[in-house]
Amino acid sequence: MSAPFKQVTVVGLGLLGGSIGLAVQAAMPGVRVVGFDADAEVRTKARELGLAHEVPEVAADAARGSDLVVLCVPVGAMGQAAAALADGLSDGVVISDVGSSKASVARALAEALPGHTVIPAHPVAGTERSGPDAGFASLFSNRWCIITPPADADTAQVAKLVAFWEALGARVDMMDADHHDKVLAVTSHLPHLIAYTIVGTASDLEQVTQSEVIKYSAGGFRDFTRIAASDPTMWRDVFLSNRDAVLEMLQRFTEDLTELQKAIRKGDGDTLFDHFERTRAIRRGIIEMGQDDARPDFGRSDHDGQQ
Ligand SMILES: NC(=O)C1=CN([C@@H]2O[C@H](COP(=O)(O)OP(=O)(O)OC[C@H]3O[C@@H](n4cnc5c(N)ncnc54)[C@H](O)[C@@H]3O)[C@@H](O)[C@H]2O)C=CC1
Ligand SMILES: O=C(O)C(=O)Cc1ccc(O)cc1
Repeated sequence: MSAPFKQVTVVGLGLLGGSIGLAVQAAMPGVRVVGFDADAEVRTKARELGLAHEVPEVAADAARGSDLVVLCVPVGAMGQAAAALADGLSDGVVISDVGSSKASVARALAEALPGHTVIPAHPVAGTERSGPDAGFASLFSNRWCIITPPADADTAQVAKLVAFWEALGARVDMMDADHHDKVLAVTSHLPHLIAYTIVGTASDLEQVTQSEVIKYSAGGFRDFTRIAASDPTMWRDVFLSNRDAVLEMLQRFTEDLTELQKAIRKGDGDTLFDHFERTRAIRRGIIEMGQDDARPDFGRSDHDGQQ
């Protein structure tokens, strides 16, 4: 099958952009990859690492001749990054992105590039690492990519974007942006907020010295520290851009936490047991569906990334 796009521009050459650059080169050898990053040091590193065939110095030059542009910058920078490409964009180019929230990004891209085809997407695949060294070609393999086409999207262009993500190994789902933002608020954004909170709480406790936090972090806390090491700029932008959905889910979470708090206080073991049994079944269901962790060093050996 021929590749859905001939030339792909990737803007933002960190974990996501670098991984797309490597994955396209691995999966679609005839496709040219052009990269750009606002940070000159990242551009230099990206050239050294071969994240793209070419990394021009000017954003608009990176867009010239491409039939797909994928924006891989923090969600708060999407509009600005897109506007910088305007002078170089070809007619008929598809503008997409990988942002972790979708409704506000869709609005920012449509505003920055009026008259262009914008089809937002979110590969639900990543790690706590960031920057050009963090990328690896197998990041999207067997992971979901959620595409959120606007209601009036050209179905042929949407089909090409689906084929693009499938060629990178992803499984594609489609939904509207608001639904995406609600689902991801509970499955991704809230867990990150909880991790950021608990790691901060532990280190703030006077009696828990820094060394005790490190020494006893082999348990569940260690998993939270991995998530809480995620990029501060990226996550600040996610919470600000998906504010309403995150606040709604946070409200529900707080109510459920209060229920468990009450059960502990009252010595209500049945409530605790029933809850934990239900959550264990959820974890087992995830593993049965083959959706356990695809990050490097988590059960995979066919990757070239590092933790
Ligand atoms: N980190 C993760 O696990 C995942 C992240 N995402 C989304 O992917 C996007 C990128 O995240 P990462 O790759 O993790 O971030 P990153 O921090 O590794 O890379 C972002 C890059 O964008 C560049 N950049 C910032 N503003 C720019 C601009 N105006 N023009 C050009 N380049 C600019 C930065 O210099 C940086 O190199 C974010 O929107 C994030 O929400 C989506 C799925 C997973
Ligand atoms: O590293 C992890 O556990 C993640 O959850 C990665 C991740 C971060 C942000 C996304 O939008 C999607 C995936």
